[in-house]
Amino acid sequence: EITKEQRTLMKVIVDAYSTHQIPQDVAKKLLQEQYSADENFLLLTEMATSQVQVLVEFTKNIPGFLSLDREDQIALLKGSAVEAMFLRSAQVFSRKMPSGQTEVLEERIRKSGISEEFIIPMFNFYKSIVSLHMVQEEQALLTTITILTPDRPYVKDQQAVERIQETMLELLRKLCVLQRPQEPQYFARLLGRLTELRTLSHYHAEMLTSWRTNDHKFTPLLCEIWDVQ
Ligand SMILES: CC(C)c1onc(-c2c(Cl)cccc2Cl)c1COc1ccc(-c2ccc3c(C(=O)O)csc3c2)cc1
Repeated sequence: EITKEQRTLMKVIVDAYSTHQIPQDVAKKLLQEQYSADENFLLLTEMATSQVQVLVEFTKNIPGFLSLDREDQIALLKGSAVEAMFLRSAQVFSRKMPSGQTEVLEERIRKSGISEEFIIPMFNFYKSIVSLHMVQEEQALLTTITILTPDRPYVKDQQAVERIQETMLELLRKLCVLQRPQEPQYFARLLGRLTELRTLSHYHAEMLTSWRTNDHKFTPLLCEIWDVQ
């Protein structure tokens, strides 16, 4: 019951998702550098910067995205970057990396100057994503749906965004039914994660403020996407 064009759409999105990844030499740094709060912060900043570049390339491959109003494209990227990065970094925890990247990433996030009040919901979210055992198609579509959220700040033509998002939601719904016939609620559970992402996105704004209060510097790309400095 997945149509031919839906199959093509799925392939385009999954190919883009698996093509655009953080380069191995950047990811490997997680294992190499020392452990201090400052060193961890620097590494995570490098990861986030690389991840944003990867995210922009992935987004350009979402069918229909480049036909949106240019300013709306920017508004969608700025509004969804943190949420997309939560989803992407969650995969590292799902994959149980052979090289022990998972433990190292968790350690560095826990010791990078983020206050406990944000660490708790953050790792609860990671646990909830890992427990879903999403397949690649679901991860790619969930990230796409997050990026195509119409009600981000400053989006002018929300209708146009809604139309593309609806196509992706319908495809994900069908995939969930096919993938998990014995779990009719699975699609709803995936969408429930998007609600949790919004909350984390608000926490994240406060994380940024507290890092900046402690005079932590971000890269130009992160300053631009997060409207800081
Ligand atoms: C500026 C910085 C301090 C920051 O501010 N908020 C957050 C931040 C945090 Cl701390 C949590 C969640 C979201 C954000 Cl933006 C961050 C760090 O953001 C990260 C973004 C992305 C990765 C990330 C993704 C994929 C992969 C892969 C892979 O795919 O093979 C291998 S290693 C790796 C690493 C880590 C950290």
